[in-house]
Amino acid sequence: MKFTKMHGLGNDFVIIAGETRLPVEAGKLARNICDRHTGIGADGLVYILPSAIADFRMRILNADGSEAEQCGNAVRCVALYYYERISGARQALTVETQAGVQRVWLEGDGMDRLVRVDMGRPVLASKDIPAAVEGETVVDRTLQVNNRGEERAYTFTAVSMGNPHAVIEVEDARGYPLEQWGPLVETHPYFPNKTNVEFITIRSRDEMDMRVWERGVGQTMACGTGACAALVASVLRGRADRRALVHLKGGDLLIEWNEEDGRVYMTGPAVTVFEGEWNR
Ligand SMILES: N[C@@H](CCC[C@H](N)C(=O)O)C(=O)O
Repeated sequence: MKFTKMHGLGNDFVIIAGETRLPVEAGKLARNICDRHTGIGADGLVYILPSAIADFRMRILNADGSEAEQCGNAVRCVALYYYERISGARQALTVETQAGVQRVWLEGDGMDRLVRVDMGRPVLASKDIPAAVEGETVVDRTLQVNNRGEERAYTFTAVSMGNPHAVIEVEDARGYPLEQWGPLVETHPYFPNKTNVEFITIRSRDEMDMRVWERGVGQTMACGTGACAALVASVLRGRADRRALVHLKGGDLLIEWNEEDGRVYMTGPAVTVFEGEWNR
């Protein structure tokens, strides 16, 4: 099976194209391929499949084999893959995901190539995120976690970008021990489908630091949907303007929550690393 290794700001994926559907044991394959010691090593396994309603369809499996509805960094990667390999591909593309159809634009070229994605409208209704908390939306709510006897109460805001996110403002996101606390928030009973967790520090109204604990993966170097959720949560909390640079471990994403159409736009890079063949 031929594959291509790609990444968006260090959030890395094995990309498979040419199949018509997900294999039956896609979860097991994802676990094997994503293993960093005995496999190729990646945060996720991504399939480029045919679509009846868009240029192509993307499906993504996390490193633990679970399927995610959406992935911002992977959308940029598959758009670049498609643009570079499919003859006649336009610079404006559409991608079908489990969370709907997304518009993508390839901007600039060579080393300056960036990919802009319409990530859609954020979902704020608690029942649709889903978050099992009382009230219509989930802004500045509290959850309690216990790490081997140490209690912590977090103020969080929940947003879905097709996939669920809990955004937590902390004093120093860059030095935050997210391995200790991320898994407890990810699996908190408030989130029936689990959640991605973003720890953010606001630097100014148009800049923030973010570290992410991803559902089904663990700490990653970047999360596109997470950066979108972080901006949306910060706007809802009155902490940021609608356009901000999000500094992640792997680099920066520019995120804009457009006031006119209510949609979130993400701009960032995508990189092809190598190609190979998986024989197992
Ligand atoms: N890294 C991604 C998100 C991937 C899916 C996530 N782990 C989930 O389970 O929702 C991104 O760039 O958005």
